[in-house]
Amino acid sequence: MASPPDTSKSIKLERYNSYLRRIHSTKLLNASSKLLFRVTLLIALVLILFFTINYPPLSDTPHHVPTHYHSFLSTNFFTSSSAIGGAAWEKQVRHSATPRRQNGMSVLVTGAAGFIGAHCSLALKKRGDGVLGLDNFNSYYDPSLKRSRQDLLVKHQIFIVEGDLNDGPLLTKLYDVVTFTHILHLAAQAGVRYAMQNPQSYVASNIAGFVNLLEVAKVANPQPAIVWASSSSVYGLNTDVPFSESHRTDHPASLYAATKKAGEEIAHTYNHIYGLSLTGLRFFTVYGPWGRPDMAYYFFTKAILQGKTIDVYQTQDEKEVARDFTYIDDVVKGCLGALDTAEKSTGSGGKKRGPAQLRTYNLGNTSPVPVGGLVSILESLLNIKAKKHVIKMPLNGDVPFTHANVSLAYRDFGYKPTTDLLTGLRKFVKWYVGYYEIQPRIKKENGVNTSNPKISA
Ligand SMILES: O=C(O)[C@H]1O[C@H](OP(=O)(O)OP(=O)(O)OC[C@H]2O[C@@H](n3ccc(=O)[nH]c3=O)[C@H](O)[C@@H]2O)[C@H](O)[C@@H](O)[C@@H]1O
Repeated sequence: MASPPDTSKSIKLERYNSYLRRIHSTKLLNASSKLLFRVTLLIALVLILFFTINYPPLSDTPHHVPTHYHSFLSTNFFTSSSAIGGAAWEKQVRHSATPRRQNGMSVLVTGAAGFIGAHCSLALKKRGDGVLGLDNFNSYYDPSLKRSRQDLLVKHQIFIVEGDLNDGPLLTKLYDVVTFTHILHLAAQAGVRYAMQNPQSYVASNIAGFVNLLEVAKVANPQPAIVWASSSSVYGLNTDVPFSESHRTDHPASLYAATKKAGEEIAHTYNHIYGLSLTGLRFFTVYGPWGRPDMAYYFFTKAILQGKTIDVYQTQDEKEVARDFTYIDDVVKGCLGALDTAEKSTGSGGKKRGPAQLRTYNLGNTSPVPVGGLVSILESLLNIKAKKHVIKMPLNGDVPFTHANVSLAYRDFGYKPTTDLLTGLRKFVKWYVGYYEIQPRIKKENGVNTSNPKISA
């Protein structure tokens, strides 16, 4: 009989093989679960990144503007330090916007760190109205000047929210915190000639930004009354003088003028459909202390002090170019007059409930001065002869002259400009030399001294 096979060896081998299989499968399991874990982690990270970029929380990001607007905004735009939406922020917003007089207004001033915006904010605050500023502090001109204006406003308890008109959620947030009775909308891309260099910035601010503001205002309950900055440039190549509100405004000479004209048409639409009370103010070359460095009176002053040549424009037929230069204090009175006589909007819940006020006014000085005259006044105030380069006006959007008829503004809110160009420029030069700490050869008899002057709003 054959001896039975020795199974003990094969059993051992089988056990060993099964042990190896178990180890192998455990390893496999470990490896695959690690892989699964890593993939899950990666997906989670990608998802977090995606949602952070596309849906940033309002409280953490003060400036979540649609990406297609980013190219129009300044680098400063992203450097605000205060977290928007927090309790401390809301307290500041409320405090700034609360009126201190009976039946006072609560006004949202856009462009509050700008020239006219800063002056109007101070004037409103001084008489007891509540003011909240909004400004994106862009770098169209030296932002440090805007910061200095902001410092001045802060001293008068006016808070400026750093944000852009195109930031819908931010505007909505402001409305959640404050019931504004009025908006004084002065934020804009200004300047006639710059429109040839950066046309998109005009569309972004003056058209898209304005529409965004109106979209938020139309659904507010109650809707605010809105007073906003149009421009004398809408008269374009108009030859009827003085310019009256009933004159043609359909032949603008610059894209800037075209966007302001578009603003007037847009205002008509929101008044017609939603019952928003809207008043457009056509400003005529506003100048004065804390002014805009991109404007001729300002950069002429700088150039004359530095002994640099200035270009003085003439028309193509060698006539003088003239402007109805308007002093800031007069314009501030006009803005406040327009706010005071603005009727309430009639809509609610985004629907019109009755006809609402729609107005347009010239705010000018009514006495045009040739650019040569402006230069002569500056020469005499600075006691320096300007190096003039008289050239034909380039085709850059400029118009040959402006001249306002202001009888409508006088009739409706007593607007009456009282500052002539010499008086206004004297105040400007006094401020300029103080602000930039310049010691020019200024004649004492011109009444200009180098002490640091205060804003005169
Ligand atoms: O009235 C208005 O609506 C407009 O007024 C100004 O525009 P503008 O009148 O052209 O003011 P400046 O740029 O300061 O020019 C004043 C005058 O100086 C002339 N100029 C300008 C620049 C220059 O190098 N040389 C020169 O002679 C211009 O042709 C103009 O007649 C503002 O810049 C606009 O934002 C505003 O909307």
